[in-house]
Amino acid sequence: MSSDIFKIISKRRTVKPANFTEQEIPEIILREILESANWAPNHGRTEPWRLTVFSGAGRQTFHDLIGKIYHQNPDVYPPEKLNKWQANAFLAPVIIAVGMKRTDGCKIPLVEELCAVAAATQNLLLCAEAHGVCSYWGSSISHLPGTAKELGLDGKDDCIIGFIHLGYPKEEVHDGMRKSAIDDKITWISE
Ligand SMILES: Cc1cc2nc3c(=O)[nH]c(=O)nc-3n(C[C@H](O)[C@H](O)[C@H](O)COP(=O)(O)O)c2cc1C
Repeated sequence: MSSDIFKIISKRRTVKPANFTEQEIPEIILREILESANWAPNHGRTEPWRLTVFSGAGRQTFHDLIGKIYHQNPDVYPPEKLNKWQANAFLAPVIIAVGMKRTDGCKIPLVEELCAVAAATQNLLLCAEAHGVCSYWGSSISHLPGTAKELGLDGKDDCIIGFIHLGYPKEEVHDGMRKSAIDDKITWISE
């Protein structure tokens, strides 16, 4: 018998913004999704996740940021990517830029800070799923120079790990697939 949390984990699928309806996400639900990020595990109580939430008319700011960073970094991605990423800004009712803020003088290894932010991101995705809200984790300009700083993350190691697009699906969401079963990725040491 599957637990409720396993059902949510296994049912969550990437749904692209082109497959979102225009339905808004009620604030009470969005607030809970955001709050879920704050309960991620983290080493040394650094709580390194930082979220910038774009919604409504604020999505124009996200659209423009994509354009600005894209043009500051010419020749990295083809123009079709720019068009697609900017279209996504208005196809999703909410976009969350997820960042990592390093605490000054932090002794926690960088990789662990990134792991904590990834855990916070998965919390967002799963909490959204529990409310019937679909998600798309897009990288787009995340790793281009200048993006993190534009979003207020100006420390040496600060970064954006991705943009979470949230929305309600137009159609029933397809089942997921994995290339191999978990048994192929486990080494058991029992004696
Ligand atoms: C760090 C990270 C970055 C991702 N970036 C992209 C992306 O830029 N474009 C994209 O189509 N999917 C992106 N994805 C989503 C994956 O394509 C998706 O999770 C994968 O296909 C598995 O499908 P599922 O999420 O439905 O299980 C990203 C996922 C992660 C974890």
